[in-house]
Amino acid sequence: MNKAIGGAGPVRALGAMSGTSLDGVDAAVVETDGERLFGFGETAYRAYSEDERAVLRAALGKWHGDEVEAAAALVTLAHVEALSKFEDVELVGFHGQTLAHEPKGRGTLQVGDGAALAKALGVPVVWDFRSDDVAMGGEGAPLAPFFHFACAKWIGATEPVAFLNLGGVGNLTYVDPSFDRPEDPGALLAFDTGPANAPIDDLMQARLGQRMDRDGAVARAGVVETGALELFLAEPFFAKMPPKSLDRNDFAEMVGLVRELGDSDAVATLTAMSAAAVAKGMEHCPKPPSRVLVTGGGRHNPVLMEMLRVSLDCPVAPVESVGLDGDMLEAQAFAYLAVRVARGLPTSCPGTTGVRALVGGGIVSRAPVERAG
Ligand SMILES: Nc1ncnc2c1ncn2[C@@H]1O[C@H](COP(=O)(O)OP(=O)(O)OP(=O)(O)O)[C@@H](O)[C@H]1O
Ligand SMILES: CC(=O)N[C@H]1[C@@H]2OC[C@@H](O2)[C@@H](O)[C@@H]1O[C@H](C)C(=O)O
Repeated sequence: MNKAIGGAGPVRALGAMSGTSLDGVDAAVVETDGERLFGFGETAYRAYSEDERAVLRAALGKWHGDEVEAAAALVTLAHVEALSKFEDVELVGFHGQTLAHEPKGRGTLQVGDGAALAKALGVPVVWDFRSDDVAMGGEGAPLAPFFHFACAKWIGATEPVAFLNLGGVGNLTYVDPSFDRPEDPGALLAFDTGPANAPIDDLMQARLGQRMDRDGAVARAGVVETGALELFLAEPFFAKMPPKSLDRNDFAEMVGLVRELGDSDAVATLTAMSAAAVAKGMEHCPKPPSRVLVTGGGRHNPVLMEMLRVSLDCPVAPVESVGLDGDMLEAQAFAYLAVRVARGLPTSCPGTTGVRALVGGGIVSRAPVERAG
């Protein structure tokens, strides 16, 4: 029997994430039995070219049609390229690229063909992690929280700790490590906080032709427009109790709030909005965590990090402060979740996605067996 799928003990799982920032594919190896972490392995990054990013952008918000097909084919191919260099992999967790996310409407769509990937790599692939959760009434996101729970145990946390991912969208996981299992009621509270880097990236691209506000240089030169910030915080999303999740472009219209501002004031204000959204979200935590550990690309933005430190009443540090890799945490999460799916363990619960019951979502595609002769 395939050890990763049927057996016990740790396996070498490879996870891959293509996030809402549309920057590229992150890939990382995790050794895990689906409960405990035993170690972290090699990592890789395969960037999307400008042309590829344009194909993905054209498909955002769409559910079917030529643009979606083109994006799906590109995502599958990019993952074959990114993952085929890894050796001795027993199982792959393939998130794919989210194109549309409407959990209380049409569902959630992550493109990329896991069956084709399994065939190309010769390794079983777990994919389509979010659909079952949505079908069971959940938000389908965030899914990293079960992995964050394992990370809290790995770093030896004894007090509640929060993981904050600042990707295109932000998401927060409050972990109480005194519980034994992530699905224990009270062990986890998780939700999307609001937009994080996506509006900053979009404005930088539209106005200055740059991919991002590297190192917060543009925001640092600007002044925050508090009126726009207040209008932003009046959005009903922030008062809504968790569970809650977002699509990448759900807050696209907020760029309108800064339309009249000069470039640096606009970027400073969008950066302040991302930080303020996190501060609002923290109000949902049962108590202030002992620290907030920041992962995702936003932790490289010192202006955003400074704004968080000012607005949160607990220490804020990148996950590197506890020996984790903030550029790879999501890829590692899907390696970990793949092993959970393969072993029949849940990947979401009422505290993380609001799903009615425990769900271990995902499709397992096995690699076809080569027959001699
Ligand atoms: N040096 C930097 N300075 C400022 N911002 C940065 C820096 N490095 C990365 N970023 C920001 O982080 C983003 C990438 O973050 P990340 O890779 O975590 O996103 P993602 O995984 O695609 O998104 P999500 O978690 O929403 O799926 C970039 O698009 C940029 O906005
Ligand atoms: C629908 C979807 O792809 N959501 C992503 C996105 O990116 C960040 C945030 O929004 C989070 O909810 C989720 O990704 C992470 C990996 C998660 O599921 O935990």
